[in-house]
Amino acid sequence: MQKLYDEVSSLDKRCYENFGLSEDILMEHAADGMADFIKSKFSKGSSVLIVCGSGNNGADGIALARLLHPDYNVKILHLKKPKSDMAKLQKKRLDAIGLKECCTIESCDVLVDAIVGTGFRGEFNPEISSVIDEMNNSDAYKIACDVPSGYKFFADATLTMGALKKDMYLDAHKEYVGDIKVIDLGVGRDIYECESNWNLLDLEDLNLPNRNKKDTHKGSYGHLACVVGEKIGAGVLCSKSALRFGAGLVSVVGYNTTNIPHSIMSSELLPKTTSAIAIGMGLGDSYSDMDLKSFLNNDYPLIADADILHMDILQEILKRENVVLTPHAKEFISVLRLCKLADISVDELQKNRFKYVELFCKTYPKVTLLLKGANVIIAKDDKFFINPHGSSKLAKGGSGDVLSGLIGSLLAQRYTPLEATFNASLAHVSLALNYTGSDFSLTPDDLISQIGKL
Ligand SMILES: NC(=O)C1=CN([C@@H]2O[C@H](COP(=O)(O)OP(=O)(O)OC[C@H]3O[C@@H](n4cnc5c(N)ncnc54)[C@H](OP(=O)(O)O)[C@@H]3O)[C@@H](O)[C@H]2O)[C@H](O)CC1
Ligand SMILES: [K+]
Repeated sequence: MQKLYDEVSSLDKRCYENFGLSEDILMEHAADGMADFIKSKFSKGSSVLIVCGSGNNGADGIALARLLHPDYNVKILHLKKPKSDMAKLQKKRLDAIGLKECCTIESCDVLVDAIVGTGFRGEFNPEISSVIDEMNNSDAYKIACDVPSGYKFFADATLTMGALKKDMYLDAHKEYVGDIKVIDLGVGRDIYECESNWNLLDLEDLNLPNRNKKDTHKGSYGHLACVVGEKIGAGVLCSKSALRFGAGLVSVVGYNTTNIPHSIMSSELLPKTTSAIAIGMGLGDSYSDMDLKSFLNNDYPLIADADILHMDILQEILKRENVVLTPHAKEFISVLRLCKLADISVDELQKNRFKYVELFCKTYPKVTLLLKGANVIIAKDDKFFINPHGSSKLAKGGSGDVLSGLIGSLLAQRYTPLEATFNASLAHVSLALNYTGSDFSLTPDDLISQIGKL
């Protein structure tokens, strides 16, 4: 797990005040880290074009040019005249050693975007936009210094300074950042970083269910009741996924329980041994509120997904102690509207995913939320996690039902709602990553069949 930050200037300030490091020292480490990265990937003599802006992001780029020259064939393009004190200082140092400047995007092996970093405001003017378009069209290996400029530069790798910035994990930014690597700034990351409520999940954080105890029986691993409705297929996928992920028993529950696999049980009412409930997937609108209340008249841990996220009964569900909600963007705006927290478009949500998740969690601190997306957000109270390991392979009907089954299974096996949710989410993305077929071909059944290989 790695920490994520809204901004790092306060962390830089700690370096100046607590560790006696100057801005200059930090910047030299930033540039050195980038130089090391390039040296590890490209042999001496490779051509490197560094495009610099006027602030400290540009200054990082200018310092990098000095460190790579003359072993590499370095050229620098100043899009704007150095303006910050550090940019002026770095330019003076570079001028002292003499280096070729160029004024167009020339062909090169490595192209570094040091136009603007965290200081980006507003929009680029057409002139800079067209330079960035040219950079994007280059065949070179593309490196973003700190962050891709204005999230318009398509980087193969983003070398970010000091610590991970939360903004890099906005869904819309996933296309631009490429592989992300943190560069240390003169002190180890553990020392540079301080507390943060936001964390990035690593695949290694996955804590799978285990069967280490010997004297057990099926009841020891819980019983998930999956309430099904009109579209039985969704409930079946959820149930199969839950059974495969370790729940001792899984039942589909409701009026429509014909044609279900032999391994899944069925009943009209909640079984007596139920230890967790999954509800919402394929539910349709065939149940009255009274019917639904009969499934909810208990305090079992519960995962609510899909159709139920549009229903007024959600208000009742949100009062429960152990509940997980797993909306995608469209469902989350419905949740926000039903809760009278916000009436917004999907576009507004996607631009401000972090803000609306925080708003929801502040109002419902007992509820665990998983907001689906290119980068999944998992949150409860004041703890926030991003799972960035998902891929477009998962963009297919039924993937979400498999995820609900994984969460339901862990709830039945008595994981806490937060642990159930982030472990299920990590298992879900791992299933997609482990799939060896073509990206477009992954089906929910493929996901389920691979659970046993985790
Ligand atoms: N711990 C760290 O992360 C460190 C980061 N470092 C680097 O410093 C930058 C941040 O530097 P800063 O000077 O604060 O800001 P930037 O260089 O990112 O941006 C400011 C300059 O960018 C110009 N700008 C802003 N918006 C636009 C725009 N829409 N179009 C064109 N130009 C824009 C702005 O120019 P103005 O003329 O508008 O004033 C500024 O000159 C960080 O990202 C890291 O790379 C340090 O190396 C140390 C530690
Ligand atoms: K940049």
